[in-house]
Amino acid sequence: MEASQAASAWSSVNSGIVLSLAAVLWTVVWNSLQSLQLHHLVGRHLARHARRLAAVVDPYLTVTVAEHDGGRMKRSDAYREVQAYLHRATCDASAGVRHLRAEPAKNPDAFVLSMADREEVADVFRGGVTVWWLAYSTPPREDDAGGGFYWGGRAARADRRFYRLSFLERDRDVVLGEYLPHVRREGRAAMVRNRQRKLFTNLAGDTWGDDGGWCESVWSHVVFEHPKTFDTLAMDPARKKDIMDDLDAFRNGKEYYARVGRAWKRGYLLHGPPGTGKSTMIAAMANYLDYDIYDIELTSVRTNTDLRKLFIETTSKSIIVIEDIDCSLDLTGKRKNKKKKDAAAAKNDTDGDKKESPPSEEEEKDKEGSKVTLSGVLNFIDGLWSACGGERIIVFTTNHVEKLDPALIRRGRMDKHIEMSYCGFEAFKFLAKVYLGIDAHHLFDAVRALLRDVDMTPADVAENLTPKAAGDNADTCLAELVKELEKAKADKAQAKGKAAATAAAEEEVDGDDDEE
Ligand SMILES: Nc1ncnc2c1ncn2[C@@H]1O[C@H](COP(=O)(O)OP(=O)(O)OP(=O)(O)O)[C@@H](O)[C@H]1O
Ligand SMILES: [Mg+2]
Repeated sequence: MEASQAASAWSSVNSGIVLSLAAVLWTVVWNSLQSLQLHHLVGRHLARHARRLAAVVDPYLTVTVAEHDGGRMKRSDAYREVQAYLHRATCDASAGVRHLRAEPAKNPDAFVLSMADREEVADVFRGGVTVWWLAYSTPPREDDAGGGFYWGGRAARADRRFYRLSFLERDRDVVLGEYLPHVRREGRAAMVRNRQRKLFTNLAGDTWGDDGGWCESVWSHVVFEHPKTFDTLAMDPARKKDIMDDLDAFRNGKEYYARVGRAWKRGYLLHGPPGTGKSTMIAAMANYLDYDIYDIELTSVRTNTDLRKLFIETTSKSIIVIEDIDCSLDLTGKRKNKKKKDAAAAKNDTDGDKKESPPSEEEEKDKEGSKVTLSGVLNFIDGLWSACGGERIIVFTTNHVEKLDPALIRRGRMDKHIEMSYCGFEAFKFLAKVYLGIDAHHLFDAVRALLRDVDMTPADVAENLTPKAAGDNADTCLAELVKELEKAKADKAQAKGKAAATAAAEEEVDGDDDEE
């Protein structure tokens, strides 16, 4: 044992001496060639053989995977996949990783662990091919800091992170041809296993990625946990099935969209009065498809470019939502901030005769930044950029479909228009089944007749069908609903009578004026 250690120490000293001698010799030869003006010729010749030379001295090849490849527009999928792939090896005691990065995980008590910088882990593929992964980072380049391109900002100022894969020259074909695709496949599978559905909003922030990585994003998110599914959404069953079939066709339509040469995306326009279940429908869609939701608050988006940026940072398998599109976008091309305006109007009302206060700094800033235009939104939906990524659903909701510009909602942009209406008899029957567990009752006919005359939202019907006291059952709940509907019908008749009386009175006054 000792003899072999001594021999290996001696051989490393020897090779050190040989390398130093070679370096000195090389300098002497190179200087002589330069003085004879022959260095260009020899240099070209040497460059051709440099690779082979390197393989003799250092028989390793490397592949580097950068966190942001190309521009800084998007985190590289390959990097995230490698990170997810290496997660198990990193936590394995036998891998010998001594420095780990700990980041918050799904489970509030746990951490997601990954390799710290300069840590290396070995991996064996097919029992014979050994490779080594090294994690490292470099400071941001100076030209990044100014924000180059429009991406700029904090993402550009963050360290540039990499994984470097090293392997023996003789394993080149296996590593490049089989191992690397295997890493990506396994990494993707790990990401899907760990995936939590998310609800994103366009408030810029630093956020933890699926893989536990710290990513800087124009979106911030919370875990999406909405209980509404199509099973509990009250709607005419035939219409519901139609929507579910449409979603299925979209989800399975990758080849179809490629064949007909269209981007793999679909637009839905949900319109109808308040409280008829538009937002609820979006939650049901996301639960059904198992997609993330990106909820865009258009009034906080400053420019068309920012809108595009938001779009690029969305991932596939997602639903991008713009609620109340008619309120967020002035169709002449300017935006207005409905909520702020409402609040301001309410304030003015309560202030009564107080003088109007000068606009606040925030309002001024908002005015300056109000540059999202209709054409920006149209581009967002079906411009060239909208095709990147694929498998996205875009949903607009509105209470006033008639106010929307036809260009915005034409087929191809909003492919499917879904009207969410007041509760009809079919939706009522569905609610009765879900809430009371009944398919028929002698009061059903009365409800059917009343629902024809009265507009009641599914939310209100559901509220009436909910048992509230210990003795409540199907009879009492339905009786309660009938009572409410009759009351609503009487109120409606009274309002109509009043309106007719006012109109008649006005006509009479007009008539008197004419006579005079
Ligand atoms: N069809 C329905 N089935 C079951 N519950 C419903 C249905 N429609 C509405 N609700 C319930 O009514 C409430 C309001 O619904 P929701 O927020 O989806 O309405 P909306 O159409 O988005 O209204 P708005 O136009 O004001 O945004 C929710 O709590 C939801 O659970
Ligand atoms: Mg809503």
